[in-house]
Amino acid sequence: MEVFHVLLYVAAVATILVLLLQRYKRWSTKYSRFSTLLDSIPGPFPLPVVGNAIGFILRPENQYLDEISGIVKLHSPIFRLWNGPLVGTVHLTSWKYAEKIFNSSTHIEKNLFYKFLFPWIGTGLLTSKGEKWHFRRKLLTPAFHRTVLESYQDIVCEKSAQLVKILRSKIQDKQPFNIAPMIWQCSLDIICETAMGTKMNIQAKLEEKDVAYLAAVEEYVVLHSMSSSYFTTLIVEIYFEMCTLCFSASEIFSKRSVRPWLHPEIIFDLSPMGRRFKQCVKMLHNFTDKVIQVRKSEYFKSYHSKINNGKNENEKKRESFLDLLIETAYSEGPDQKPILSDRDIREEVDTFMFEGHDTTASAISWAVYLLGRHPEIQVEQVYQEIQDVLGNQMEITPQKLSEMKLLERCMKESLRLYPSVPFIGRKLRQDVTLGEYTIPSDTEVCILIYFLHRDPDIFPDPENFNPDNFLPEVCEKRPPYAYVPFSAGARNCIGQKFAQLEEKIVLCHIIKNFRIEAVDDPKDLKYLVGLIIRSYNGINVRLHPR
Ligand code: HEM
Repeated sequence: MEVFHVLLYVAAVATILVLLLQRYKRWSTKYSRFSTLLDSIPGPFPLPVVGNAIGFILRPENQYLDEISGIVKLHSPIFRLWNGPLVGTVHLTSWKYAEKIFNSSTHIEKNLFYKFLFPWIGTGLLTSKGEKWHFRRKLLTPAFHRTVLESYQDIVCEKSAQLVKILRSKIQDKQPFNIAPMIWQCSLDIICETAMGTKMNIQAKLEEKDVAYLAAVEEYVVLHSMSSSYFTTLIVEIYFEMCTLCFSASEIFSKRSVRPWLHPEIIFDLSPMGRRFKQCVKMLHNFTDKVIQVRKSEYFKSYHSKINNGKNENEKKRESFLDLLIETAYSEGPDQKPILSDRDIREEVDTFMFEGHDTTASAISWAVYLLGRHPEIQVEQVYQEIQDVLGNQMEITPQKLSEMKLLERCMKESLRLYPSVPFIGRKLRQDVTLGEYTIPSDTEVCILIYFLHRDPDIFPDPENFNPDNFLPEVCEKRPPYAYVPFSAGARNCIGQKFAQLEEKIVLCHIIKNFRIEAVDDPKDLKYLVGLIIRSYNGINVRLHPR
């Protein structure tokens, strides 16, 4: 009997070994093809173990862009980097190559690096793939319909006016100051009130601490039977946590991306960076859960009153994005299994909170910087255009916004020079031929939008801020994928129209009220590039009231 057990044990171990060996052989054959093809693409020489990550690891974060620029100068329009021994990434800086990826319905899966965001935004629209992504994209597209966006316009105007008020209080001593945090707060207020239907009034809370605001919080608290101290603390905490988290998420994303040993979840989770990330994510999820519960109970109340009284007593003029999600979830009735679970809703709310405020705030702050460096355009032309359209009033309508053509060209040109999302990634699901190279399936591809927008064949004098690059007759002659700040193809930005509306209204408020002078010379700027591109120095301006 004992001999039988020993034989059984030996047979089991031998089977496992054979299976592992076969698997290894298959893997090694596949890997050997993968690495041979990748190594045929130009790129810097990789070191053992760390590959090309070493150039980034040895630099501070505010020099990552310099490191990439150096490689781009040598190897553009296509180059290969090894991030550790196994992760090969191919980088594209030409629209001709990017076009093949954007045009494809196969290569729409995001690459390895987006997985780092899973603990926070789960597999929401930005990070999901396959059926789930298709279903969500179809579901969420109506939430960005023109009429929905127009209904958000009042909120954006209100928050922009609040920003102007805060900026006025900053200019008493005529000293330059960093305007970026104020723009970020404004943008966060806007996304909270539009996407979540939740008034955060972060700008007011942090800057004014005014009585009206506290009264509004009280009202909200009574209305939703929340504990007052809970809600007040929450607002202050959430702002700092949101900013720290969005900032750290971007920072952690770039730091983790270039440190191959932090890629495995198990190691990252044990690292101090991973532990901090987890803490912030927990905090954010608590907040989002709470808001969802409040909006859900309002939805049920209004649903039942509609059934009982034949009309909706709580009918509101405006619906938030979150309301639309909840409505969709319970479209079969509140007693049926929801189409979207609370977790599904939360991952979308988290996705839109992040994508919807960080990106737009970055776009607005770079536009402020560039206009502040170009008084000849800002003062003589853009301001004049705003005056011509608005006169002495601040009443903004979609028609009036559409008349501000030069402001729109300046916004586009700013996004050309500083695309909020400087790099995007895809995982190839099939081999792709780009020029003379075959890029094997499973390669992580990065499209470097920042460099694609600086192609001198497309934009002569690419570093120069020139809004005429977006005159209709110039745009007509340009290849379609040569300018892609909102990405392109199936996975383009769903919030593009929202972002443009917000950016135009906020800029219009700032320019109408102040002449902007940006104090930092472009050659002194340092950049933080991760999920978003930011100025490491801040956006330092002097504002002169009009
Ligand atoms: C100037 C502002 C913005 C810029 C430059 C921008 C840019 C982009 C880019 C480049 C992508 C593709 C990302 C990738 O493939 O990794 C993207 C996707 C996305 N953006 Fe934006 N975005 C902006 C504003 C917004 C806003 C305001 C929202 C929401 C309210 C939003 C929501 C999203 C979502 C959900 C996706 C994923 C779409 C999908 O994969 O189907 N974005 N954005």
